[in-house]
Amino acid sequence: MLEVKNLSKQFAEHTAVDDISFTVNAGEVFCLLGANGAGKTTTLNMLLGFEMPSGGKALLDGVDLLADRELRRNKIMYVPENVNLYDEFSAVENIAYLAELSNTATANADIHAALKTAGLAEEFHHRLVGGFSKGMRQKVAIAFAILKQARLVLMDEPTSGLDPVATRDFIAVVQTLKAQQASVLIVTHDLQCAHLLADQIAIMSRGKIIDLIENKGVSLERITQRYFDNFAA
Ligand SMILES: Nc1ncnc2c1ncn2[C@@H]1O[C@H](COP(=O)(O)OP(=O)(O)OP(=O)(O)O)[C@@H](O)[C@H]1O
Repeated sequence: MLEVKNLSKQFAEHTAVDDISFTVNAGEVFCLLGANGAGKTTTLNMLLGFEMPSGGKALLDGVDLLADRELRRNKIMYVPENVNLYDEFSAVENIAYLAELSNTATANADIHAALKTAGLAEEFHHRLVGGFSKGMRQKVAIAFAILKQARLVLMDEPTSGLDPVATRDFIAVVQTLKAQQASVLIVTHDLQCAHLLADQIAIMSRGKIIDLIENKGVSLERITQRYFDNFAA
């Protein structure tokens, strides 16, 4: 479970993130939406340890995430908008290397199983990832999250530029992460994806969470309307 409590980030005079609090339970997906510059990436960056918060805290399963580098390295998986892999390595080799870096014990059979669970067809397991599409790279990253049993998976714009089939595959694989009891935090502009995946949808503006939608039986039309209502002139 991820608990974010009164998290803030100040850049000189500018407040990028302004006292936000939310909880992502184990096995839940939390989508963070908002206009450009709202503070979404800064929030992710603080959880990843890339930016020091000006205030507040974040706990992963009760442990202070911001103070614990090992915890971040071992228990968080970050899936950026464009997943960086070693192009001259195969999918299996990339995961073996990532596993080595984070002290995750792995057998080859486990890597294949994780790639399969993440939806990467077996014929691609030994191909060099240099020729992989965005969706395929994402599957490699998610396979690693599955393998290392990440407790928190952070994703930035995972569906931008994905075709409808790749989007469908992505949605299916996030269900696997949920089943594994990870907390999944997705920064996105994709309302449809948020509607399909999220347990909670937060709308951010000027550093604050200005609306929080419990996504149970709410229609996409209603969510879309609520999003626009928050930005009405
Ligand atoms: N390193 C930095 N130094 C100064 N200001 C910054 C820095 N990083 C972000 N900001 C500012 O903080 C605010 C929030 O930026 P952030 O990138 O978190 O927004 P965002 O919601 O992710 O936007 P987008 O949807 O465009 O990615 C913006 O006004 C941005 O200019």
